[in-house]
Amino acid sequence: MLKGCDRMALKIYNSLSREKETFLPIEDGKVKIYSCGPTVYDYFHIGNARAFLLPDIIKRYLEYKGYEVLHVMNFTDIDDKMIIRANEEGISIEKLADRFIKAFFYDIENLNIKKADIYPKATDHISDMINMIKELVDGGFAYQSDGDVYFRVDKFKEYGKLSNRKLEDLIAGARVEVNDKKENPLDFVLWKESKEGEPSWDSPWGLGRPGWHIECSVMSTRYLGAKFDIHTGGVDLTFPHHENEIAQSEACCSHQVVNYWMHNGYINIDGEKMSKSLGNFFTTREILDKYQPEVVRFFLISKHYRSPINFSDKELDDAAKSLIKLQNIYQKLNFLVDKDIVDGELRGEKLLEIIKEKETKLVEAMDDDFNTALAIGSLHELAKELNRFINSDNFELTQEVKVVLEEGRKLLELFGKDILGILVEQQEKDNELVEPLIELLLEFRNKVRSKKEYELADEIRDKLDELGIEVKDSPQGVEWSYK
Ligand SMILES: Nc1ncnc2c1ncn2[C@@H]1O[C@H](COP(=O)(O)OP(=O)(O)OP(=O)(O)O)[C@@H](O)[C@H]1O
Ligand SMILES: [Zn+2]
Repeated sequence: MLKGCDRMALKIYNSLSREKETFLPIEDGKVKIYSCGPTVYDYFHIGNARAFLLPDIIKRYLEYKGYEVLHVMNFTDIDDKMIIRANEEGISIEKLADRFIKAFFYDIENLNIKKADIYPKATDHISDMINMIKELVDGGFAYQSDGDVYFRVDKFKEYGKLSNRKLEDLIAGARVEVNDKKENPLDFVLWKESKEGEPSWDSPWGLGRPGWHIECSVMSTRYLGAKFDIHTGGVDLTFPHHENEIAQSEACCSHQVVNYWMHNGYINIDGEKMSKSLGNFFTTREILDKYQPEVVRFFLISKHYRSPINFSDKELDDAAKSLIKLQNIYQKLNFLVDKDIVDGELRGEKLLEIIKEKETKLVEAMDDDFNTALAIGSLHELAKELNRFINSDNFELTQEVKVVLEEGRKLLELFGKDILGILVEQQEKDNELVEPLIELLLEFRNKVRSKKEYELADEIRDKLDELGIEVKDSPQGVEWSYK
């Protein structure tokens, strides 16, 4: 395997320079990543899932390349959407956040997304935000206006560098807001005076709450330091969220804070961005009710992360069909490498060459700005070659052939299972299936009993008993356990 392969070969498209750059971490062997996380007022949709899957793939690949990764993803648990939803439901904002943070963890686990190392919540960092805003005011980068505080964009000379727009163009394009409180229509809020009945915190500017952008400047630098490697988020966040984050953080630190900005493209429906506000969304959990997690992951990474993806049932069905080909060969190899060998002549050299060639292609694909679409293409080529080999008339499982097949199996496992997370070992799947199947059988047995067919019901119980599953009938119902 190419473990520990050339680290200098990894290229990342940096939204800031609008170029693919060779990835160089700040600290040798370590990578620090910050991702904009969910606003926790609802279940996340499949578009959001794409933004949560991107850092998962990045981390898995960087770890394969031997890096130690520190990943932080925030929870936005205070903003207008949170306030409105909590009021609609008649519950506190904390309760709303708590519910959807739990749902978030449940859904990402089901999608086989590895957890970040730290999940800071905005409301736990209000005093840090107040301190940063104070610094900005002291440095002349921000000003108070009644109970609000605004960032003075004129003062930050590089404003617009991420979204590649000049200040004048941005001003010309901005909607003319009726807000006498601002010096410039592009100035954005750092601290908002709270309205009657809204959650609020005490500050030098009176009772209020932080703006959204300041959250990420504070939480990213708080956990990753004043300079870190990668920042991710959906492309919709480039402007204004990330542009403003750069302005705030760099005004405070006087140097570039983030080295590589990575933005994922949209999941669209009928050519339009899937979004909660448009109501054209499907939650990840409803999609997971219909499709296996591997299929959903496959669908989400079947195109390069910067390209848009259209969402439809057909696309997911196609993903399932394409994935099954990889899953089948992986399964077949798992089976073959466990099988007894026969004596025979050495015939695997050519195949071994092909496997090595595909391995190089897989690494090149992922080194090229995490091109999962290309990597999946190479996995399919590998699957085709392996199938052709196994299905040939003179296939014999000799010791040498087995060694070669094991190499193929390992490569599928490394890229398909460990890095892309789209293949599963059947045994894992079988285990997941056992419990629902037992429940199903017991439901069936209940029906049999209600028809007074006790003999058949007892037979089911005895057979399960033979398989090591104890079934107990009690007045409360049926209970079962492993013996
Ligand atoms: N359709 C989409 N495709 C890809 N990424 C998306 C899409 N919609 C949102 N994201 C990303 O999901 C992440 C979580 O964002 P957040 O929870 O704030 O969602 P949101 O912006 O409220 O969603 P919505 O746009 O549906 O209201 C962000 O990185 C955002 O850029
Ligand atoms: Zn953010």
